[in-house]
Parts: sequence; structure tokens; C-alpha cells
Amino acid sequence: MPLGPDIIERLNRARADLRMGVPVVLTAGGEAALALAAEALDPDRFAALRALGSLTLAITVRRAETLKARAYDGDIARLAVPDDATPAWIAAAADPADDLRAPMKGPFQSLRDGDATLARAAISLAKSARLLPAAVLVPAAGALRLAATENLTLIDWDKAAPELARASTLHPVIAARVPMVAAEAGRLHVFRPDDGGEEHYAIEIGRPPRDKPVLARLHSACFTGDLLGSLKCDCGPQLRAALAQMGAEGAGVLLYLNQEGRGIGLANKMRAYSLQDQGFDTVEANHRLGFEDDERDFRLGAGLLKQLGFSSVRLLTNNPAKIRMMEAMGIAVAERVPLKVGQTRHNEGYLATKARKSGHLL
Ligand SMILES: Nc1nc2c(ncn2[C@@H]2O[C@H](COP(=O)(O)OP(=O)(O)OP(=O)(O)O)[C@@H](O)[C@H]2O)c(=O)[nH]1
Ligand SMILES: [Zn+2]
Repeated sequence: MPLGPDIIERLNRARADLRMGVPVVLTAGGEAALALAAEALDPDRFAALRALGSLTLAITVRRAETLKARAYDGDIARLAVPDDATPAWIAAAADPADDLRAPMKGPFQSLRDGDATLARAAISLAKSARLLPAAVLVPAAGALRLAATENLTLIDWDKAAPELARASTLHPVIAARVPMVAAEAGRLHVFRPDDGGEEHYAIEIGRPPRDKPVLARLHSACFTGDLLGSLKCDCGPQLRAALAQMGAEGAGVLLYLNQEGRGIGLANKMRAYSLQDQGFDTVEANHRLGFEDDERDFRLGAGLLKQLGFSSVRLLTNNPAKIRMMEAMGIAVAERVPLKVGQTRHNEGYLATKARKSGHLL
């Protein structure tokens, strides 16, 4: 094996670069561009990028709808960055925080010529770095040379795209006994993906037989609900009720998936909460930020269950999408076990929106 980073390792470097505000060089189909995450744009780097050529801001079609900008590239839009635009212009276009207080004035010039592959690539990378889904690009003939002279991470998107699209491979790291209030016979398994992403956990209660449907819960991380006891959602009570039911039955498996905020990360979830304080519901808030309703990858859960030796579950959930995904990934759902706990006056609206817009079962 060569000593240098392979494409998966480079992707991970690119995420770290984008989070720090360092540009990366993207290539696809013979084209090359420098790309920077919109939310991490520093004024000096902005000026340095400007000197290379005209800038494009890539945003998702969701954000374009809010800005009333035309989108000619299907799921994304490429906006020409005006010559007199400042970093504040980029920030306002990418981040809905001030949409209501100081709405951005168009008209925006959306690009329709040329290929959108690199713009789409930059948005995918920003999302996978848990940043706002918006990126500044400058197509530069000398981008490859800059990658070498400026020591920038170079990503061949033709090779990287299939890697980002596939379900990450998770490796078991360690498992150890954790006696819990809900069940003394608890065991925590830690799994690590090969792409440098988040670790995920499986909490096994008792020793469930592998040849029978296991009582299972796919729980997505919710720092506010799980740890702080937030009343805005039902995650904390669901987590504890699932463990309690497994403890009472003496067997079960709870997958704790580190997909905070339905896969957008805690910072973006707090941006969504701030929009909810301005009157938007949970789905509208995600859309204004440029995300889909739910950005989680439920393939992870099915992969973990298979690794643990389970092929059939009694799934604790109210979310039909989780059931569909389990079945599609070859895990039989023998039964759906409803999980109705934690309703408060603060989360009535949130739960009603999930039922109305995301198909959750009441
Ligand atoms: N983006 C966003 N995420 C939220 C919000 N409220 C809660 N979450 C996240 O939503 C996820 C809730 O996960 P789950 O309870 O596993 O999923 P669910 O889709 O409600 O399905 P079931 O609970 O199984 O019925 C967690 O990752 C929370 O952090 C919100 O307003 N916006
Ligand atoms: Zn929650």
C-alpha cells in the first residue's frame, strides 16, 4: 500500500480543511476549481480567491427557493457573486439567520451554462463536514498547480463521489460491560467507520438470541434531548423508555447513531432552533438552511445490526421511513413497537409537524 493518503483519507482531510476555512481543489471531467465553505470564509482568503477569477456561490435548491433565486441545476443553484460583493454578502446568502430582519435583495444571477458537478461536489463536502450547505467556487485554470504550490488538498471527484455515496464500513473497536439503571446486563460496543467520520455505538441488553426478532431501537443522537433534558423534542424520554423496555424484557439492542440533528450536526440544529424561534416549523427550518427534512443515513443501523448477527427486529419507532430502510437493507421488521413518550407543551407542535409532514405515526 502506498504511504500517501487514499481517496477516502483525502476526503477526510478536505472536510477538515473546509471547516478551518482552507480552500480545497476539486477536479472532475477535466475541470478544476478551488472551493471554500461559505460559512468559514475569511476576508483575506476571500480577497485571495477574488484575485484568481470570478466567484460562484453554490447553494442547494432549498436555499435558492427561500432566496427566490433561479435554480438551473436541479438540486442545486450556482449564483454569480457580484463584483462588489463582500464576505457579508456570502454569509447572508448562505445563512438564513437574518432572513427576516434584513432580507437579501435580489435579483440573483443564476448560472445555467457549464457543468455543475464541481459545485455539487463542494456542497456535498460541506454537508459531510456538518457545515451549512453552501460553497464559494472559483474555476481556475491553474488550480492543479496551486494545489501543489499552496499545499491544498486535491480531490478527484470522479473517484470521490462513489466513496461518499456508499454506506461507510464500520469496524468493531471494543465492547465492555456497562451496568445501567435500566438493565444491569448492559454491554456497549463501539464501532468506527473507515472514513474518519463519527463513531457509532450499540448497547446490547442481556444476550438476545440471534435467530429470533430482537427488540431494537435506532436512536439518533440528540445532545439537547438525551443529555440536557430539553423539552423541545421527545428524544430523551424515548431513549430511556427504549432501554427500560429492553431491561424489562431482559433483551434488546439500542443503536446510538451519532447523527445529531437528523444528520446536520449540532451547530446547524441550533441554527434550525433559532429559526423555529422566529416561527418556522422543524421542516421549514431545515429547508431554509438548505437541507432536506432528514439528512440521516439509516443504512448505518442496518449494517450494525447485521454485524452483531441480527437479521430480524421488533423495531421501537413511530417513523415509517426507518421501517422501510431496514427492510430495504435486508433486516426483516417482524413488528413495529410504538414508542410514545415525552410529550410536553413545548414539543406538541414539533410532534404534530413530524406526523403531518414526515409521515410519523401517531
Ligand atoms: N434538524 C433538526 N433535528 C432535530 C430537531 N429536533 C430533533 N432533532 C433531531 O432528530 C433526531 C430524532 O431522532 P429519532 O427520535 O431517532 O427519530 P424519529 O425520526 O423521530 O423516529 P422515531 O423516534 O423512531 O419515531 C435526533 O437526531 C435529534 O437531534 C429539529 O428541530 N431539527
Ligand atoms: Zn431530540
